[in-house]
Amino acid sequence: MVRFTKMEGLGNDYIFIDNFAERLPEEEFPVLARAVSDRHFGVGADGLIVILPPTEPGFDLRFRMFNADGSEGEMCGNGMRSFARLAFERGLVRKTRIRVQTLAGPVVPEIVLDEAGRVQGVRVDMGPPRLRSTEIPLTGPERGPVLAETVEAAGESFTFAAVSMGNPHIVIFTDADLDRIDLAHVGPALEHHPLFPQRTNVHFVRPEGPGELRMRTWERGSGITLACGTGACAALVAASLTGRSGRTADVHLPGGTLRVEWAEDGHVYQTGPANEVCRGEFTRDWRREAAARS
Ligand SMILES: N[C@@H](CCC[C@H](N)C(=O)O)C(=O)O
Repeated sequence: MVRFTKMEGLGNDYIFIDNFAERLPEEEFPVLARAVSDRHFGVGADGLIVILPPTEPGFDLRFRMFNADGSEGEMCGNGMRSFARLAFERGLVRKTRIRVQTLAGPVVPEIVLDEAGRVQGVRVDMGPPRLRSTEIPLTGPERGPVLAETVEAAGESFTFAAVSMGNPHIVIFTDADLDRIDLAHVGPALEHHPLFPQRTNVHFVRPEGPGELRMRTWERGSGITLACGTGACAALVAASLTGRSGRTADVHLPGGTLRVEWAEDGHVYQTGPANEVCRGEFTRDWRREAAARS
């Protein structure tokens, strides 16, 4: 039996485990992620996020996230807003600005309170984008920022920009109607293309004015989601570097809108909602079932 809280940010939903209380062995997280994320046999979510004590000095908490297929992501922008809200409201931290240890480096969410002290949203300092091709990573020699490279997948040719927010993203700009893109077909072909040795998140982005971007996402390890926070940051950086946007934009995703700013300090900041959906106990015998399958 594992106690959990389900949270969502712009419809990007995750099962959260407070591992200060649950004390699960960390090697079990991938199996648990697959079990709880299943939308028919589990709770149903885009993945699992675990709140842990830090292993390095200078941090308040540690963040680990797993996609629905059990693979680990270095960071999750929507999940980080929910992480901060949950940690604050459960008293795991007593301050509104939290320094979080992630596989993508330090990330600093700040809870925005209204005059009555209620949580209004969360603003996250995501750190600087990484643009060197081998940092994304892309296969092949280092070739600096990749802003318009072409890849063949699913019988089509796509021109993309590549940005890492600690996790890999490709951004494909288009003027087409985003609803007409067959994401379920082209998404997995791009995610698993040999050009991306650690796979990639895939975003189709339509600029709709200097401060407006619209996007749809295929997430590495989770498929089509209603929003991707790190992806929205990558989209703004790619749009700004290619003259399609200024350094601030409202990014419209199927699950809602995220405010993204690439500030003068070189860091990307995203501001948006985070909400609790439900709490419960996961009672399936997921360990035995996983052992029986292997
Ligand atoms: N939904 C996320 C990103 C989650 C991780 C991603 N699928 C990966 O494997 O890199 C977000 O809001 O950033």
